[in-house]
Amino acid sequence: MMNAVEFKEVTYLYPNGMKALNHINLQIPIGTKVALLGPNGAGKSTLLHHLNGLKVPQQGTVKIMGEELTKKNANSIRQKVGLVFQDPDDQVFSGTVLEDVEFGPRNLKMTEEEISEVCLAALGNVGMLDYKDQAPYHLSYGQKKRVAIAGILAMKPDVVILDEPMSYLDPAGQDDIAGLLQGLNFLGKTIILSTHDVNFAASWADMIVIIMNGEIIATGGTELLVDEEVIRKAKLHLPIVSRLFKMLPNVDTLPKNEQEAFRLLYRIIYEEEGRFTY
Ligand SMILES: Nc1ncnc2c1ncn2[C@@H]1O[C@H](COP(=O)(O)OP(=O)(O)OP(=O)(O)O)[C@@H](O)[C@H]1O
Repeated sequence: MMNAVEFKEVTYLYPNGMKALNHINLQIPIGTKVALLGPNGAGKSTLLHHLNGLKVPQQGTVKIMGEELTKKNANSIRQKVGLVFQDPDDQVFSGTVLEDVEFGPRNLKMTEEEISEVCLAALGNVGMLDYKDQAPYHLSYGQKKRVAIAGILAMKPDVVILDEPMSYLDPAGQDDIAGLLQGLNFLGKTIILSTHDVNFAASWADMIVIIMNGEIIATGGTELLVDEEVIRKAKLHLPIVSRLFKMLPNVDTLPKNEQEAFRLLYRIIYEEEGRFTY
């Protein structure tokens, strides 16, 4: 099957000499759900920005849906790959929510009828239709994030990139976005996101990519997240289920009562982490 994304020996230096990406090689088959994990400053955003032409490689090559990304075709690549920024204030700026979502489709020269159809559908998908005539300025951060996602969906991209999509969303909002991402993937879209949440990554992703100091230190299935050596190196937590799994043999008897079991399991986890328990 064709790859949605191919990085070959991609290196990127910021003007101050910071090597944010160092010989990155990566292949992502079409339709894959990818979670990119790594500590602050690892190079996640820099890598994601190479996927839609916001940055073009200084060394090495990036191919999107088989087409090599260059300065010249960055605009046309952007139609195939939608990037939802980490901070919606960098993305949401029009007078009304609907106008904001219409911005991309209008640039793509869709007909008015098509613009209206895709934008209303996209706002419906993210649960923001009721806000379509409001000023984005007055929305909460989580609501702006949904509008930013709608703006990308309205362009009907093949690949959807999200830089920490769950940050600033309440738990229900996170579940909504997780459901939305599942639905998009069901429609055949490739989804690549960065996250610090190993539990979400373990439950959602087909492919895990771990990056540190601008280098990919591991790629594979979710089984990577139970590899304690990799997890420690990348300064991540083990997913809660694998922690419990490792501890269960040491528990003599599990309480029958759910509330007691809950307290016991959390106490075990917190004690192991040396955290305060009560
Ligand atoms: N505009 C810039 N100029 C110079 N250095 C930069 C710039 N943007 C990022 N960097 C540096 O490049 C490295 C990678 O940054 P990047 O934002 O890609 O990391 P990240 O993994 O997304 O981090 P986080 O989890 O904190 O969002 C960091 O060391 C960062 O300080």
